[in-house]
Amino acid sequence: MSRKIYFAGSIRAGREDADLYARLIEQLRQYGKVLTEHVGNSSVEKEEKDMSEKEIHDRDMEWLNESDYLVAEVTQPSLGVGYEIGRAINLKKTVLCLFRPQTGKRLSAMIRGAENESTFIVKDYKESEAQTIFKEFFKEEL
Ligand SMILES: O=c1[nH]c(=O)n([C@H]2C[C@H](O)[C@@H](COP(=O)(O)O)O2)cc1CO
Repeated sequence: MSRKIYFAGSIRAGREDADLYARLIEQLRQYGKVLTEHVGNSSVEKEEKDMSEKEIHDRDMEWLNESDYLVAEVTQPSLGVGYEIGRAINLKKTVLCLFRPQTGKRLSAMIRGAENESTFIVKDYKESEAQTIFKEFFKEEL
């Protein structure tokens, strides 16, 4: 059975990390089908310009519903990503949040404080550690 992975990353809250999202999505492809590849696409906002806000929201909620995992890059704080994380918890998805402390940012307590060592994992990381983190995360989730 192929896993379905919903990748979440900032769009309107700032695209500074968009290239990193694309590289993480590329790595995640080894572990399953990534339903939200557009999050790493530099022209996402242009491509979705003909969609209404409701169409974007409803499409993403459908993808979240059918996914097994939510992987969120949470360094760039985003309302949309925070919302997706909350909805994923409600839907009983397994969640992995990735945060880069080297940026000097501080992760919200509402994310870090939700860690439970099984279905909600928060990892401080550097990009060079992502592959190892994914390997461990998906091994434990076999
Ligand atoms: O155009 C969009 N397409 C889209 O899929 N999203 C979803 C996926 C991202 O993980 C998340 C980003 O939210 P925000 O735009 O608030 O940073 O919301 C968000 C937007 C714009 O808010």
